[in-house]
Amino acid sequence: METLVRVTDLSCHFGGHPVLSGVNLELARGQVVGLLGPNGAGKTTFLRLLSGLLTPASGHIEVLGIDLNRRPLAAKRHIGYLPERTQLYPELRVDEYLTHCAHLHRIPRRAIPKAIAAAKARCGLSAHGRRLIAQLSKGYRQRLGLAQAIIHRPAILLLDEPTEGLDPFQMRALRALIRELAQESGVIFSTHLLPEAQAVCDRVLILYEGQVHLDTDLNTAPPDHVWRIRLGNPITVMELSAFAPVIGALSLGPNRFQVDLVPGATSADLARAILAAGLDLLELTPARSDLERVFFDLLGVEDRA
Ligand SMILES: Nc1ncnc2c1ncn2[C@@H]1O[C@H](COP(=O)(O)OP(=O)(O)OP(=O)(O)O)[C@@H](O)[C@H]1O
Repeated sequence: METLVRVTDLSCHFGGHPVLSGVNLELARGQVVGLLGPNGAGKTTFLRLLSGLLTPASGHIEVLGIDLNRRPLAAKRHIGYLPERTQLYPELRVDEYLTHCAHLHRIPRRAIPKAIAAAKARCGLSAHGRRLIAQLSKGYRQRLGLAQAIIHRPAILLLDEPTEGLDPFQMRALRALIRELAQESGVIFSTHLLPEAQAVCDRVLILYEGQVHLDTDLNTAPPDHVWRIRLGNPITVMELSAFAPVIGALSLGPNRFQVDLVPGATSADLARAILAAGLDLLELTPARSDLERVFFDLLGVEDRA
């Protein structure tokens, strides 16, 4: 698969305070990568670095093999960016604004009407070209933000919380559009919504305090030999690892473990071994079946609200 973006050991700080450190990422054509993380994790900063709006303290970003730092104009030509708060001009009409954006992207004058029509069609704005931006609802403003991001048909789309504030119907439509756009490009988008990431992404990166805590491929079936358990009584990792069906165990918090089983062993074997040892088995679930669980495990939060 063609690599569209390659990020190597990226770090950034504001006033000496580290905001991102040692971030690596490869984005392939056809891929949707979700950036998840709590408020302040560094998602927007990462997208701003990728868009060339910010310069990293160290590390490299390559866009289609072009060094973003050394040749920003050539690299940015391939990037479409929807910021968290799109700067729209309320006094302009939709077509006027998109014409302005087309000029900024240096689309040849003769190709502009076709580019605008195509971007509007994709974003469900075909009937709204004459409307004043000031009169657009939030959902339609978001569509317009997306239209400006795709008007020059970029290979890479960076979307900062694109579904924030949309109603469920608009959210669903936008998610479908993101998947459609990814057929010919690569998409990185940030979200707070774990189910959204699960629904739309091929891959998810969880950022926490400026570092990647998980980089997982959602298209890979979860292994059936790794399980998560929660017990009603204390036990050490060593004691758990000595159970017959268990190869290894990892502590995830008080009385919570990730357990690797020997080949051929099943979750029923594990449950029997736990009960035979006189322990209470409160939970037994396949590992990585639930992104939300991983997310909260990483953040050290025990139970979902
Ligand atoms: N221009 C700036 N100057 C100083 N600090 C900044 C600046 N921009 C962001 N920060 C800080 O960097 C950290 C990461 O912010 P960022 O906006 O990237 O997080 P985020 O994951 O996008 O958060 P949210 O989900 O709330 O949008 C925060 O501590 C924030 O206060």
